[in-house]
Amino acid sequence: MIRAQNIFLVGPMGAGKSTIGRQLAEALSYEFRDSDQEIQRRTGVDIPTIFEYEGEAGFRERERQVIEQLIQEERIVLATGGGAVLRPENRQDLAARGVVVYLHCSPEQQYARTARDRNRPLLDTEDPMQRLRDLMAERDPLYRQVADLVVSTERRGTASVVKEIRRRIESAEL
Ligand SMILES: Nc1ncnc2c1ncn2[C@@H]1O[C@H](COP(=O)(O)OP(=O)(O)O)[C@@H](O)[C@H]1O
Ligand SMILES: O=C(O)C1=C[C@@H](OP(=O)(O)O)[C@@H](O)[C@H](O)C1
Ligand SMILES: [Mg+2]
Repeated sequence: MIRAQNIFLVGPMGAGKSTIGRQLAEALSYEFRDSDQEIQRRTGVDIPTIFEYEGEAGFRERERQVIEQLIQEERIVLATGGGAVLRPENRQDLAARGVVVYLHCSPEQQYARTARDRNRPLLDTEDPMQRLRDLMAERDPLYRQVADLVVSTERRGTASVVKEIRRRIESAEL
């Protein structure tokens, strides 16, 4: 029961974690947190700038610190960044402190949702579609390892996803 006091969203870029997280928090009257937003708030710069100056390693360190602090809160919906599960400490903390929901969709769907957006430095490459496939191959096992629930966001509206998450959390009494 204690674990259900927090809901943590994991999954790849463009799965809808930030969008659905906000709506789910609103529906449950929980606070909404987004690790990327928190990193931007603390540093005063955007994610591409952090990657530019500190590299991915520097970003992962900041992400770890933010997640370590945010998981201490209660009654929050937290949208993590797509690579948060790479760190074993993050996986451990997320699993211990809340219900983890893996928002899943195909690389094609991810691409359709992120192609116009310049805010994801890992997709700033010659072949972003191949990058999305490679990242999915590497991370899908990690998302599944940490998740209590897997929910598809493929070709469906956010309201329907929010409804499914609520129903499944309530019915499973997680
Ligand atoms: N279920 C959905 N259907 C259509 N568009 C979506 C859906 N979920 C998210 N989006 C759109 O896709 C983009 C990426 O969503 P976002 O919430 O930032 O994903 P994430 O945080 O997982 O990277 C946004 O423009 C958002 O409006
Ligand atoms: O997949 C990743 O490694 C990343 C995903 C992004 O968050 P979203 O998953 O919210 O797009 C953001 O944390 C950063 O650009 C790195
Ligand atoms: Mg996001």
